Amino acid sequence: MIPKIVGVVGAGQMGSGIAQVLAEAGLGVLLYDSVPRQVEQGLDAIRLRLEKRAAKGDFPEEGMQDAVHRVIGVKTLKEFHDAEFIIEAVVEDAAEKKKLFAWLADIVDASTLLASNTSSIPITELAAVTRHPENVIGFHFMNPPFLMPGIEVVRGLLTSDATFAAARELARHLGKEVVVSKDRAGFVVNRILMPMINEAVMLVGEGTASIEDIDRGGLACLNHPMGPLALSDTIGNDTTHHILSVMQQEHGERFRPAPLLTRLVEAGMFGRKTSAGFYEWQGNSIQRVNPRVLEFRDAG
Ligand SMILES: NC(=O)c1ccc[n+]([C@@H]2O[C@H](COP(=O)([O-])OP(=O)(O)OC[C@H]3O[C@@H](n4cnc5c(N)ncnc54)[C@H](O)[C@@H]3O)[C@@H](O)[C@H]2O)c1
Repeated sequence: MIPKIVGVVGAGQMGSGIAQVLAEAGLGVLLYDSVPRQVEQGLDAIRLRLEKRAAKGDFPEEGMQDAVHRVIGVKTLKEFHDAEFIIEAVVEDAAEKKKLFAWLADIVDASTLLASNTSSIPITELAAVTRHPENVIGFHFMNPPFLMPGIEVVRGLLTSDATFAAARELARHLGKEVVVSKDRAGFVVNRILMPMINEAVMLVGEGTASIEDIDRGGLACLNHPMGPLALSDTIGNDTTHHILSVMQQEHGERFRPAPLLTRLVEAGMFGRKTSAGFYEWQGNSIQRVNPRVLEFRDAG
């Protein structure tokens, strides 16, 4: 059964995008973030994107305001008690996510399904802190959720058939193509993607090519819509680093984050969301290569 009300925890780039996808599909959404300003910004971003989509004819004008109003910002997680399905999209940190799931497990009733948008953390590990691990599932949207057609659905070791079927049904209701993965760190998509990004960062560090040429290689030679360094800036270099570290723990040294990526994260250069990463950004637009990165070149 499709849930009527879905709770989304975390109103960053993924949480606000996920809330939009759910609202576009006619579902009621409760949006929470531990930083209230993030909820306000998330709601504003949803309204702006939906207005743009309606203006371009990609979403029916008459349904646009209703979709905007279907997303309600809430101030406490207690307001999630009526949600039948909850999707967490907080920072990619196992300790943070486990704290949240343990807390949610105390609020929601026994039938509520808990989904994680984690990019890499095993679902079984997150489910272990809840009262009903059979109700926990990986529901990994791609970035941005309202444009990307695919979603990974990940079964933890204890996920029930009913939870898996419900998540799959919801994904299809949202118009997503489902990729099913077993519960190994990084699942399918990031096992493929992250080594490429990490290797691109190594190329920068070694000085093999310029940042622009490395990204041109992705664009013009591999026909990707975005170069790997611009992509890491878009994902968030902090998130890229978290994902690689989780995969390194489970799969070994081949996923060790490039030292330059570590330096960028230490310097707070997370990419688009902090306006500086491999590039300097203004909103969604690249302005130029970040000159500070070139100073780190020998960091490999
Ligand atoms: N960025 C991507 O391309 C991408 C793609 C797919 C999945 N993901 C996954 O989605 C999740 C979120 O990533 P993002 O890019 O949106 O990050 P983000 O940094 O844009 O947003 C994270 C949000 O979570 C909030 N938050 C942190 N701890 C919280 C808590 N305990 N309770 C409530 N809110 C909390 C922060 O205030 C922030 O607003 C991560 O698990 C990430 O791996 C990211």
